[in-house]
Amino acid sequence: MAEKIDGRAIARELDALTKAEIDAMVAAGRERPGLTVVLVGDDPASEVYVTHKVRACERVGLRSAEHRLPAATTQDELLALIGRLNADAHVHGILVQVPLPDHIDERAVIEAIDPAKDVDGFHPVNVGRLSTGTGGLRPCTPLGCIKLLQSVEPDLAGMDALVIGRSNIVGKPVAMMLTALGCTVTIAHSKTRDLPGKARAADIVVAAVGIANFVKGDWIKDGAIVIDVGINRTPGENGKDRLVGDVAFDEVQHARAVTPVPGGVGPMTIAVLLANTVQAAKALSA
Ligand SMILES: Nc1nc2c(c(=O)[nH]1)N[C@@H](CN(C=O)c1ccc(C(=O)N[C@@H](CCC(=O)O)C(=O)O)cc1)CN2
Repeated sequence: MAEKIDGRAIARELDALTKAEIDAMVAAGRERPGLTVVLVGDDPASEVYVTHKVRACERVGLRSAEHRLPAATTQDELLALIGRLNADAHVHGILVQVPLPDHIDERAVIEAIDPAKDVDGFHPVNVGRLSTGTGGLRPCTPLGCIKLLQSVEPDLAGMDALVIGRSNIVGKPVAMMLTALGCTVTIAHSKTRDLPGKARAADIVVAAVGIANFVKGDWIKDGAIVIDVGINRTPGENGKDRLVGDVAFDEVQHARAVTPVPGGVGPMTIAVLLANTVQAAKALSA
């Protein structure tokens, strides 16, 4: 049986460290770090994630503020809000939940956020810092994946890693992080030639392709570590949606370790966001 990597437990451990840092900052007379979350529109999943983020702030002692804007919000109105948040010294982290409605240019919005407050790590300045290994804020889901991998194997140097998915928010950054840790990394996607063969050669497989049960059991070599970033909603037996990952979980029990969905990467995304907000607050007040 593969080890089931418990993302909820590892997220709780990170939250405890984050809370201790916040408590120490406040005890030293510093301002309590604050995160502002912006949601545009009424995507049901995004609403749930934003609610979870605000509750998580409360749990660790971060200040939080929410801006829930109607779907008809214009790009100029959103950019004006970001300008105000950038200028507000009491706001240490700014997060704009994606996806945004189609009439808003996501890139323009991300680029408008002060890189020092970009706790999502999506701004090109932070992407550049990640690629050169020179500080900055790291994107939450990719860093969460790395922390889960290191909970199984602290030293990843020399391992062959396959990242399936080439998105700016998961695939590319996780590949850069693995490279920085000494892995030999292949970035693949759903149309990569001989994907099963490439996966079978990998010590680490990170699946972030967004297709339910895409990675099959015979793609995974004995003893590999498998990180499943997929969150796919499929109709369940009781009429309710069921969450399914990108990996056929039951088929990969010959792996050394695998993340479940739910309860794997998802909770780490929020825990890293909280840690990033503390990092941003410290850097802004340094
Ligand atoms: N601005 C951002 N937008 C989005 C991000 C992001 O990192 N920044 N990531 C995703 C959504 N996301 C956070 O925003 C997110 C997704 C999933 C989870 C999570 O805890 N999932 C649970 C299951 C929850 C459920 O029942 O739906 C799990 O996997 O156990 C947290 C955060 C896109 N947008």
